[in-house]
Amino acid sequence: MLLYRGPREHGRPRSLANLTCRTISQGIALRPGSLGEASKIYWPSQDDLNNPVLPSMSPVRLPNMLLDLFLNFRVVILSLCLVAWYVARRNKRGDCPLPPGPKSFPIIGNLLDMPTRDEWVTFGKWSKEFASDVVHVRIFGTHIVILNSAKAANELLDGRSAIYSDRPAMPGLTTLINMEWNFGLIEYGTRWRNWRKSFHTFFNPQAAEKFHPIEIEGVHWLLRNLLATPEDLVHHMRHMAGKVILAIAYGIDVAPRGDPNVEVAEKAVGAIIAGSLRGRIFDLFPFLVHMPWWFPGAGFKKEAQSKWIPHVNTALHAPYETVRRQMAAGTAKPSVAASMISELNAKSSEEERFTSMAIPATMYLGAQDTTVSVLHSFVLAMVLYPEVQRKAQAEIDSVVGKDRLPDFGDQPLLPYVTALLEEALRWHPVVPLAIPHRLTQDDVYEGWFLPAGTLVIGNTQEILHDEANVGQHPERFIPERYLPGGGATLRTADVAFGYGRRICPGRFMGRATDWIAIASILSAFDISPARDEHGREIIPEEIYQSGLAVQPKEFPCVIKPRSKEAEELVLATAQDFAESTFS
Ligand code: HEM
Repeated sequence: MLLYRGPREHGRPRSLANLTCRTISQGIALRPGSLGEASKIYWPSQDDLNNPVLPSMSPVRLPNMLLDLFLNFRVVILSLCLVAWYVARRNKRGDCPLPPGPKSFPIIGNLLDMPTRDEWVTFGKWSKEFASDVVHVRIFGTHIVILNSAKAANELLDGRSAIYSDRPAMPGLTTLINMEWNFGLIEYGTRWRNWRKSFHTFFNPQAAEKFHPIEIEGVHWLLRNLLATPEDLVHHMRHMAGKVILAIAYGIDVAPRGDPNVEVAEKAVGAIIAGSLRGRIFDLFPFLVHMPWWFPGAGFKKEAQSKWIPHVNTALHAPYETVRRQMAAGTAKPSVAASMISELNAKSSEEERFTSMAIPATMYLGAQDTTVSVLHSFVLAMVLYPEVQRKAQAEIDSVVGKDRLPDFGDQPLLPYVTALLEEALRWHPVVPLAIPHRLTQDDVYEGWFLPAGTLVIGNTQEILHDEANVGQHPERFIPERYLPGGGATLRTADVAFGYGRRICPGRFMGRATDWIAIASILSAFDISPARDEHGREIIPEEIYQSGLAVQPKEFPCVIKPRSKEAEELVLATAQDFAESTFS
């Protein structure tokens, strides 16, 4: 507390705040220059105190008296507020305990219990062990609640989304890797609302239909590449996803191999993965962000500065600047970036300019890994479940025939193929443990207390592998579960794309691209297990690795055209779409 060191009024020192406010409230004007320069203490002279400038019976007297009263009683008022807050919180909480979970240690909480991989499996086990669909852990004072049932996720993340839509601060990603422009990570507030609205204008179900020609062109490009070098499956899928989203976001045509724009995106995704995995320590100990890189634990800062931030910055700026240059030269193709830039004018605010840069960048980093993850799981399922492949091909042959490739308009007539996509999204969900939502107010669920600030995570894998939701044998790839009477009561789309107000806004586009790719690949190619040197089939294991989205570990397989006609159909696609754009 700062003390008044001037003349003692009534023989006792006063706190500075008290004195200053009281002086003003009594109508005393302090003279300029009466500040104690060195100590920055307001230091009124005796003259100031003796010569009030305002008359003491001025019209401001009543409010001043109230202010005076307030200041004199502020300790009491503060205490009352604290009591009121405690009572309100107590009322909300009642006698509700925190949800069950493993026993925690002082300070570190459950740090040592946390699994280092496949967290969703451990969380699912805890749910059974504690006989509760919501499980609680605490790490260094941060409460984390995992929702292991569709009911809990639906009731809290969807039903009470007004208070369950914030994101935790992720300094490892946002500050260190410089990802504050990614609206998937930012806090729930005005900026998020504006960005989400902006995103929605391009990606709502109707608007997203405009992208189908670009998606079909990308998929046909994938088919031609699979014909040429099927062993590069993963590379081709990644390149296809990059090609589609770069065309949509920036109107950029990518080169078949080694395109610099795709490389920029790949490196930025690498940076995000590094930030979310290796940067976790900064989420646990945010103070490390402010420590020098040589401080124990802060070493990643140096790498982030020299390696990751440049990639992320290039991904944000380079394609955007390309579009601006093309617009100035009149050569820009229609794209999300071009459309947003054309709406800017001399009066546009900094925020509006930043938005036009952030939205396309967010979409092209959000789309790539997710689209590929689904396709990669689909190929793995086709190797492991040949009878599913045959059934889907029979459906395509009967509806589409053999003299053309499927397009998105065929979807209503191909329910088995659509069910197959649903199953690919379910079997190994792209994001098995949803991105954490942050609770902004105390809440109670089924008698469990959830304090404000809790990180709430939907265990998507557990929910999509619960027999009550998806029918028997959830570990098997059975598209029939999504056909009428097939046993699934929960639609994949309700869970696999996340929850509530934060649900994936790119889901219509992502789903369409994956559907077109699955139907087209099945129409033109057979996928089968590779064989070893003795001619025996190599049956791949279902091993997944973490990234932004989980991916199957690469496995060998054979992808070859179903017939000579199929091969010719694929080759002929090169002429179909010389210029695919949307407007
Ligand atoms: C099959 C493909 C996809 C899957 C499975 C998927 C899944 C998800 C999931 C699980 C979330 C987290 C939702 C939550 O917090 O509850 C999410 C968020 C997001 N996704 Fe996707 N996604 C896919 C494709 C896409 C595409 C193509 C784009 C862009 C065009 C995209 C852009 C985003 C964005 C911007 C967010 C953050 C939303 C926010 O925080 O408000 N996603 N996605």
